[in-house]
Amino acid sequence: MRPSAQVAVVVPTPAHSELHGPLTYTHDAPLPPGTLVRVPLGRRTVLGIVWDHAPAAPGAATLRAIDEVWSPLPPLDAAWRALVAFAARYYQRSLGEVALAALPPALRTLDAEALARRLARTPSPSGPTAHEAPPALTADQTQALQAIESATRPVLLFGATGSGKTEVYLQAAARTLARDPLAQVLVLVPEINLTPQLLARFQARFGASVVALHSGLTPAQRLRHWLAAHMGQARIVLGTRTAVWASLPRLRLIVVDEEHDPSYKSQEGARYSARDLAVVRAHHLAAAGCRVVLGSATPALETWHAAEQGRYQRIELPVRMGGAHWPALRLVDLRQQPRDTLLAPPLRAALQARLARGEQALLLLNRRGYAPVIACGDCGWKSGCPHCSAYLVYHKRERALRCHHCGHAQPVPRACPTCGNVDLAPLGRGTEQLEEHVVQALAELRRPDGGPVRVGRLDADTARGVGALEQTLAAVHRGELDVLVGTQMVAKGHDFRRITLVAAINPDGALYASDWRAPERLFALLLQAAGRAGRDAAFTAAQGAQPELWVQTSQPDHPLFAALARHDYPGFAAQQLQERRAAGMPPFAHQALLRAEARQLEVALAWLQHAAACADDLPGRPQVTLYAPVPMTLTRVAGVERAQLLLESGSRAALQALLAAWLPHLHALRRTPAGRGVLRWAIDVDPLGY
Ligand SMILES: Nc1ncnc2c1ncn2[C@@H]1O[C@H](COP(=O)(O)OP(=O)(O)OP(=O)(O)O)[C@@H](O)[C@H]1O
Ligand SMILES: [Zn+2]
Repeated sequence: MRPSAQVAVVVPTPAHSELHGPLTYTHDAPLPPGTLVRVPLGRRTVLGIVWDHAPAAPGAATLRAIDEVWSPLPPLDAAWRALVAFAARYYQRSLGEVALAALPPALRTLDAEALARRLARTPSPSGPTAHEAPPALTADQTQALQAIESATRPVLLFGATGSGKTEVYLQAAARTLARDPLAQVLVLVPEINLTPQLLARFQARFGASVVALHSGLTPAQRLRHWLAAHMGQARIVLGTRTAVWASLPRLRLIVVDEEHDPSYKSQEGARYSARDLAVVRAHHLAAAGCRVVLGSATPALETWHAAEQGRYQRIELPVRMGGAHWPALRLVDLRQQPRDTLLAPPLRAALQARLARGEQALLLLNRRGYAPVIACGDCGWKSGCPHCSAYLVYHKRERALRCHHCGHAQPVPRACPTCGNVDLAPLGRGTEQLEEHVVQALAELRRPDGGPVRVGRLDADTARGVGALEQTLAAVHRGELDVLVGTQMVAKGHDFRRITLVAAINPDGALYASDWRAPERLFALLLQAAGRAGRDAAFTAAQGAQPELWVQTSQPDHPLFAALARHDYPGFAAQQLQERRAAGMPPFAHQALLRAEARQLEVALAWLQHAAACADDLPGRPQVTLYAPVPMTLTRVAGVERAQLLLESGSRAALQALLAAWLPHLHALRRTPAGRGVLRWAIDVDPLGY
């Protein structure tokens, strides 16, 4: 028999198989770590990655041989493997799950021949084919750029909305590429579809050396772009959360734009934070001179705190481009208005005045649909979802009730299902209703050219059709819409030029929410929304208009609004951090959740109780607080009951030690009678909401 080498291979292991490390296979020669291979696993053949160390194998006779080696493809490098290994460890998942999920799905379906064909088709390495000349930077921007170039720590670029952060990213990228003919840059953004402008700006500046990586691509496009990055042909990768996993053998700069955005945190699988992994990735590459820039006008409090402590270096861009004014805050006290007011008279008047002058307005209401629930006035029946502990939302145009959690849809009943009353009434307001109301309220109004006011809506419902989102955004840019109504989608990163009024119709829900991050989120949302107003200083000045942010609220005395009026993020952050410190909340404590799902709530809760008991003697336990298991706020989704247990510690190391030691116990517990009926469980490290 031919002498053969033993090779450690990471294969896609299901989340709970307990197979944590690589498996051992044989091959006629050792293979470099990072090589992609196809190997037998059970009765299937799967894609695997050769890993660093050969594990001690049992009798070699039982080992199976590698089927196929993808030798034309360069191995995934040590830095990529280090990132994957870190994430698996930190987020308490198996290496195989994280590693294989980090590759483009289409790769898994290829064989060596198909791969060779693809590689033959990829173009040769391209330099940045520069087109658009960059503008001269302002003094602040120049300083920011220099600070990034000489940074030895992660940089927080704290810049007001419209202060020219993107231009700093562009020029930092240009310098990085110019310095090293092979260097690569990774730019992460929360949602690419919402900000097509950003991709366009990078493409205008860097041409074909830019590729996008996000879930909106077809599997084939995604594979092509991934290969371009891996082969070094793509010099700039612009992508969403998942792009943090891109293989970039010569990565020298990472930019995380709008770093506070919750969409950087994955809510499934490894539940990783792409923002945090970007920092880790740059840290691993520090010796090669890789830098990381986190940019925001409203940084996450974790990030702000890190900058206060000096772990991150803070750079400021305090003024808006072209001397644009910060919008003035106008509060409407909803307690002085009739119930269910959509547009209070002063807001309506301000809106009309602006539209009559040819300006644009943005109306924010963070709830899609016509009304969040319909109800019977006689017996009190409400449109509950049959599968979830949530209400069915009334969608008027579709004449349907829809659950926004499980997707259940049904026609609107003609009469109350319990008492037969035919007068069912919508309760509360959604964007569809706001749009209808605004159209009616402005029906008589004329724009300067004599035409009627045009109202558009942007939310997950109107964005569903192919290209619908882009069309609506383009219509606002071209001035073909005067009022844009929508959910938080309207507040993100758009560089609208003629908007001078932004209004939050009723953001109070966030202030009553049980989530202690709610004030942080609301402040960010309102400040970002306000940032869409008055971006074109010349236009605003010519109009003689001061941009305005209107907020209708029942709590006008909330300190959040005082800080907002001063456009004072640092003041707001200081106040929030003081509260968090007093309460021992993140970032002054570290958290993890253990979640369990079952058909019966008691089963999930009891399992969590058992889980807590088996953590008793584990390392780190004395420094970690385990709270009592509780139902999740939204307890039932799609017929499944969900519960969770919160772990908290002042020491990240203690929490990590406990979680790592706990994991095997949890796997074992699943197989005991206590685990019967548990459908799923998962650990969420650094959870964002619960
Ligand atoms: N140095 C410069 N000279 C001229 N124009 C500039 C310069 N820097 C930026 N701009 C322009 O100013 C506007 C705002 O800049 P940019 O989009 O970079 O800001 P931002 O801070 O990224 O905004 P936001 O956070 O709101 O997305 C853009 O239209 C941009 O083209
Ligand atoms: Zn439902």
